[in-house]
Amino acid sequence: MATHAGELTATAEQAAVRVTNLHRSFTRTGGVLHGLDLEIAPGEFVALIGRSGSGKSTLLRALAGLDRGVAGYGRISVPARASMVFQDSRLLPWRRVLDNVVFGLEGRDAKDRGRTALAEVGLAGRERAWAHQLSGGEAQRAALARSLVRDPQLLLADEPFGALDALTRLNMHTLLRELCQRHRPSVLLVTHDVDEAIVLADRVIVLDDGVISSDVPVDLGSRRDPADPRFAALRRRLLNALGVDLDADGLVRDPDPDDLAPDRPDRSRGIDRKDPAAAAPVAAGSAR
Ligand SMILES: Nc1ncnc2c1ncn2[C@@H]1O[C@H](COP(=O)(O)OP(=O)(O)OP(=O)(O)O)[C@@H](O)[C@H]1O
Repeated sequence: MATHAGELTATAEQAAVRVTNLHRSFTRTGGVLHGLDLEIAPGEFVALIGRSGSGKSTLLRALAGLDRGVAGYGRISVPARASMVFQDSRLLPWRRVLDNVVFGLEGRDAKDRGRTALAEVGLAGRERAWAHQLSGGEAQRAALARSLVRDPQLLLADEPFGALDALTRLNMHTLLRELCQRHRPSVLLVTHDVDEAIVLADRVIVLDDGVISSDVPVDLGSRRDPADPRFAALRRRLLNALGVDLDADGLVRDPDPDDLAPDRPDRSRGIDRKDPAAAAPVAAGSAR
């Protein structure tokens, strides 16, 4: 197990990820993470939701070791091989797709491994395309290939599908599910989309006020159908945990004007307010 600088000592025998009493603050007056505890088992897929500004990206960056210089303390243990995927692909546009995927990778077989990873994400034949020639969905596939080729024990994903259209997003759910079934990394996925969290994850955690306020297992088997009443019940429970008020039909109630007063936080900010019933059924991989 690798540890982030000066922070940790413990090895995680059962947990792939172990976070204990994590504090992070960008200002002297207020913190973002206030003693957060979290464990993720090997091969477990955890989705992280929370209102905008609650600290989801701050937590992911801390796990990735990308927050050097940010004030705070706590203990973090993560596997040695961890990869991160962002909302934008972060491909180098002046490099070819394959060169992006294997960038920084050592070994004589690096390009072969890169080609295999590209085939896995459905981009066989696009190896020599320039990165800037890819569509948004293709670029995210290439970003996934760039992570996979490093055989990560932990995949950190910060709204990786947030900029994609609805259909591409559904295709990416299927792809990510298949890749996780095959490679079985532990996953921590940040998303604003509660349905996406339920479709993909073994467990959904809610970040509120700097700590994990809810920790909800997704006990729906391998087929996750948004029209299933159990799916709807879980959606309602998670939206409630986010402070979103639903009416009897499962639609988001108009917020009470008092809740939007300047001195009161809008607790439903950043949440997908779509009609949940409109989402298409998607088989999910939690039977993993
Ligand atoms: N580099 C930074 N400097 C100062 N403040 C920061 C910095 N990064 C984040 N913050 C603040 O920390 C808080 C948490 O930010 P973070 O990006 O982790 O939230 P988030 O839950 O990921 O939000 P969103 O869902 O909108 O992406 C916010 O109030 C944000 O303004």
